[in-house]
Amino acid sequence: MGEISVLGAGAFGTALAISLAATGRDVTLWARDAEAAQVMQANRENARRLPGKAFPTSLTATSDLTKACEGRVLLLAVPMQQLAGFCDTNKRLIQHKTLVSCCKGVDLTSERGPLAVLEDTVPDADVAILSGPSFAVDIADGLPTALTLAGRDQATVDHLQTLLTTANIRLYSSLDPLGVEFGGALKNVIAIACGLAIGAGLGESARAALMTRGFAEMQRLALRLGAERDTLAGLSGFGDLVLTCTSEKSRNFSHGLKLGRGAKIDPTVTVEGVATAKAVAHLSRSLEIDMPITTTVTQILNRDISISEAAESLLSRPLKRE
Ligand SMILES: NC(=O)c1ccc[n+]([C@@H]2O[C@H](COP(=O)([O-])OP(=O)(O)OC[C@H]3O[C@@H](n4cnc5c(N)ncnc54)[C@H](O)[C@@H]3O)[C@@H](O)[C@H]2O)c1
Ligand SMILES: O=P(O)(O)OC[C@H](O)CO
Repeated sequence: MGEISVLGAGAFGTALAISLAATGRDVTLWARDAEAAQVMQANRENARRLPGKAFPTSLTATSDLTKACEGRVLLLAVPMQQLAGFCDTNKRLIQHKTLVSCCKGVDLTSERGPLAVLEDTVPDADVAILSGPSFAVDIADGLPTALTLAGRDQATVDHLQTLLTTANIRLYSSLDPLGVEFGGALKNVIAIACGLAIGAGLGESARAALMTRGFAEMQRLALRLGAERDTLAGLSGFGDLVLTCTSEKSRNFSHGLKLGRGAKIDPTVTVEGVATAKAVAHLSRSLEIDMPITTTVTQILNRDISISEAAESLLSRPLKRE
């Protein structure tokens, strides 16, 4: 087994493993389902999550978590709401390792981001976060992007920045993991709002207004929690907001779009913004931070109000300075 393992063989974990292994590094991709791992290893693709994207020769798929955790650097690519449970259950195997969260969301139970979840559940690990504009399918196709690698410790961040850079992923480093994780989490909620607006026929101008005012509320919360303003304006905040709010490749945007059109929702698709909207709406209430778009998205998701009622309520708020 090589130095790098990716735990979680969904779309993103698989795409990262492909990009990393394409550089010639030995990379292990762990899937919890033994049969799925065997089929992936034999067929050299993840037909369920990333069909047609061939595995480089140095990529090994396995369901043996003990073996996968022999690597020193473990990238965690499970859905956000599974992260705490996964780390807690497998603490013995992942402690003392370098853990890099690839999740974008806020944990419903603790109302905290992935880095804090890792620090709480595996206090003996070195932790970092990878986030920014990146559709799994683009990464697996070798298309270029730039992401942010953030941690608290300069040496860890420097090491990971070099180790995880690939031919198509340019990594920028940051010592503001809180800003990075909250940018990545909050943009998903705004993407649902944009999908709702486009799906309900409210138009492109409404989307631009939601993105801009959404960005304002992302900043309000993140800065209050201690993030730096520049981080929110960077790849993991503004950069990912733009990508996610403007592409039907985004599951968050598409979720809103479907709801806006009254179309059927596939409950098996990972849509991080749904749980994150709930967690953030609650968090913003307790911190008394004004987040009208996030609150409205939660009300629509809970079916408390319709999209037209939501638009009316957002438009009729007291007038204020930008
Ligand atoms: N797909 C993307 O383009 C993309 C890009 C950047 C970041 N992300 C982030 O990566 C994270 C994962 O997303 P994804 O797209 O890979 O989702 P996905 O739905 O494609 O895959 C999730 C994977 O996690 C596995 N899983 C679920 N619960 C688990 C558990 N308890 N233990 C072990 N494995 C478990 C599932 O079997 C599945 O293989 C999310 O937080 C997402 O926001 C995704
Ligand atoms: O498909 P989404 O909406 O989870 O978005 C994927 C990535 O976060 C985009 O950077």
